Amino acid sequence: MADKTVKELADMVGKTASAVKQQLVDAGLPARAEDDLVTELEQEKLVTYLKQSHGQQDKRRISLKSKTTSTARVTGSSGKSKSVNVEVRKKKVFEKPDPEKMAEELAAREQAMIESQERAAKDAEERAATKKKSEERQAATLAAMRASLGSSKKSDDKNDDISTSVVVKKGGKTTIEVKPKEQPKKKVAATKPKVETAAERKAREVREKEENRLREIETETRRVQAEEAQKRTLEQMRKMAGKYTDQPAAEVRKDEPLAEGLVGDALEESFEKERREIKRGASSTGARGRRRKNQDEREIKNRKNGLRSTQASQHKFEKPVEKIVYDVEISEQITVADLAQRMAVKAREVTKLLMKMGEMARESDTIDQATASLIVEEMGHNPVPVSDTKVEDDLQSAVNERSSNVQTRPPVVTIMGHVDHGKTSLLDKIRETKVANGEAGGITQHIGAYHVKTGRGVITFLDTPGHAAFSAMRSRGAQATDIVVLVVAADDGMMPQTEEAIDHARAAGTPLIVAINKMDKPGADPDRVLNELTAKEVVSEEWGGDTPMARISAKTGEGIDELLEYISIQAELMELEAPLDGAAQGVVIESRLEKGRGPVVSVLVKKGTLKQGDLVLAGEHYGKVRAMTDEHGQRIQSAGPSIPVEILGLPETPAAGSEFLVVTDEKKAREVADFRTNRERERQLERQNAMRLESMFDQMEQGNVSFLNIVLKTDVRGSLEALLSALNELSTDEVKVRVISSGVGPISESDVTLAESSEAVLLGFNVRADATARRKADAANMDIRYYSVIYGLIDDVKAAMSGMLAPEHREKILGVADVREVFRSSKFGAAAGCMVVEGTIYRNKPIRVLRDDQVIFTGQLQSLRRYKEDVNEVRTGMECGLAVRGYDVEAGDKIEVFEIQEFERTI
Ligand SMILES: Nc1nc2c(ncn2[C@@H]2O[C@H](COP(=O)(O)OP(=O)(O)OP(=O)(O)O)[C@@H](O)[C@H]2O)c(=O)[nH]1
Repeated sequence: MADKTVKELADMVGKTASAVKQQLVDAGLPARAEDDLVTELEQEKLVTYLKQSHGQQDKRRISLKSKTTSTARVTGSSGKSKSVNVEVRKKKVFEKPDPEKMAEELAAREQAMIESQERAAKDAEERAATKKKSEERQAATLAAMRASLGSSKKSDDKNDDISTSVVVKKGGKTTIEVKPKEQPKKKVAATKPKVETAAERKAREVREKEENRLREIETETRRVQAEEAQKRTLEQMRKMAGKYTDQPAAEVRKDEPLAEGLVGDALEESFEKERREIKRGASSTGARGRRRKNQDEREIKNRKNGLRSTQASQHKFEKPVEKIVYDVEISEQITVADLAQRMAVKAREVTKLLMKMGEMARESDTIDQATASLIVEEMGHNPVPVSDTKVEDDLQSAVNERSSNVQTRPPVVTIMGHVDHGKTSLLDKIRETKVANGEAGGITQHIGAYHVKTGRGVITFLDTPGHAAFSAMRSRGAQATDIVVLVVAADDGMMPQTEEAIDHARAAGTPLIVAINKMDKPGADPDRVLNELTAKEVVSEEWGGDTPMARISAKTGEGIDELLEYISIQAELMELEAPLDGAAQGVVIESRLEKGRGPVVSVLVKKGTLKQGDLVLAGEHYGKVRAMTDEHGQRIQSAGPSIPVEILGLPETPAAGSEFLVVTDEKKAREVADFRTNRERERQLERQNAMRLESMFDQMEQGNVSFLNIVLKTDVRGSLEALLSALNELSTDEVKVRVISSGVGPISESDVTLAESSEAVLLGFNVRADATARRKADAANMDIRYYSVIYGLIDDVKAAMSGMLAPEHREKILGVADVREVFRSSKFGAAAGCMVVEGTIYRNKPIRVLRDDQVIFTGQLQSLRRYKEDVNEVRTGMECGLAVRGYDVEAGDKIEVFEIQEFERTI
């Protein structure tokens, strides 16, 4: 309904204008002319009046009723279901607004509209005024700034442009080029101080005044903004405080210390903290929740006294609400108690968790790293697995730090190959000495190291034994070595230990050079060797592979230069380097106990320089180097990288293959040595337990296991280990070799005592019993066996084991007779007329009756006759009569005579 003139209204309702004018007056509206406008509101008033005057009383309440009917199926108490009609009635009452009220509302709305229009106009005016003011201020500031820049700039103003346009005429064409203008050169000469004129002073004063005024305006604006922020914050706090207390929040006065301070941030922050505390208290449950509630109440009470209460509460002790997460270090083995302590929990909690995981453990029990890590994670901490060897690692890194002056070092070469393929002879040829001749049984029996100066530089050779028993040592050799030279006899080809050597070299990632030896022999067939090696994926360079192969003869020296050249080239390619200075590190090649000298340890220096007097930690032992000799037995004072030496001074013989390093701190050395000793003891214990268990099970299963107990002493550690592994391999299901005690050095009285008490055989490899031990052994009537060749010892042990084997019982068929006829005899029952078809039938030997080649009876003969005469035996091709005790034979059966023979067994 838009605003309309009286005339328009009259036309609309179909009445005269004067009638409408009258109606307007009647409705209490001002009198109008025909062309006067009647507003919307006035039209509404007029309509209401007309309705009332026509008796149309407004129905102010309208009720709407809706009804829905549906059918539901219900089950009655008798169990029968029936249909029930469900009627849902809804009633809605709509109350029509009172027209007077509406008129009032309309008037109020009109008024509000007028007011808002007025306010908008006023605001626009204010804004315009502010804008004008700020423009004025800006203009003033600009003027002030210009004035401050002074007249000195004026002259330079023209030079501000850094480019100029130049009109250039080229070949009749006119172009415009833009050229950068040259910057005026800076004046170097000092300018004279200028005297200020009265006009200038005045201008400056005006400028300063204007600047001060601007500063004041700015400060005032900031202050107003800060006050507003303060008001907002306080208001927010009041609201929040009211939310958490029943009583209205205390009015925060402006003179309160905190309110007076840095209004914005400090208040916000303290408020935020308070809010957090309250929230936390509300979320806590149980006893802790109650405690927090009391605390919160106290805090709220305090808050009534102003904001200082929050500050006061900051000083009280608060139990940390968040759980502390620990980084728990876990070694390879850890006790439950220790683990619990590291997580600051009771051991009981850990055992409970373990139980849930299906593992029963007491506090003192040890669990492995993986299980412990699971427990730690489960308890919400971070497991940090650490190596048990940390103490060793720390020492190692300390040693590494001291290394310096890195230089090229000689290659360490290991000669490997099958027995008798010529390893020692090759080395011998290279060194031009005769080591092979002096060896017991012609076999290299322990790792030897030789440091050889060749025409192509220094090469260190490790001579490892070829016998299968030494495989453990050989693998060590491969790990300590840079290059492996594989010796293969041209007349023998690939052999088991050749293959094993290839595997070791591969496993250690060591490059391989093949020496095809014995080329001087008439049966030499190098192509066969190449073929066999290719089958093992060792392909010669000449066949397109990457393995250098030299055809040599250790006897004539043919091809040895070529081999050495290959070694040197390979070493160069490998760029072998080691620090020359600093603490020495290396590997124990061999160790033995020597009468008068004590433990003698051969070591190969890998890094640094080993000196006499150094404190050396090797395996589980440490001691000062008392004396040092080279491989020729010459005393030396120091040995650099890749040099093998023998050292004296260690208290015991460390295991071959163990690492050695020079340490400065004796305490640390002892710590590491103790750690290693304990570790070794634990491992031994584990091995023993496993053995005990194993033997127990074996005995339970078979009930007839024999043990061959051995007490073994050797000259060097390498031989001892090799023999131990060889002896272990000899064990069978029936006879087990059990080395009760073993060690390096002569056979002592205690060895004899031990052997006697454990009924063990006493074996010495390259060692003898001392006088007391011999006397004791004689008195006990004990045999001590001495060996210097490994085969001899192993063969003897095998023989002893064979002697312990229970003899084998085998059945031997002595004769077979066919039953041709059966007679009834009053004396024997069924008597059989037979023909002996195989061997001899004996009267007193056990027999079997076979029917259709199946054994149907086993027993004895009751009688054996030939022509009515009792005989003891009947041979092949003869007829006989026999009766089987307790069994009636039939024609067509076979009688088989057998005996059980005993056979000796060997291993
Ligand atoms: N004809 C000939 N005989 C050789 C050659 N090399 C080694 N022999 C002989 O082969 C035999 C074994 O040689 P060794 O050098 O002892 O063999 P090995 O491989 O060191 O043997 P172990 O020490 O037992 O591992 C000796 O009799 C040598 O004289 C060779 O090039 N030509």
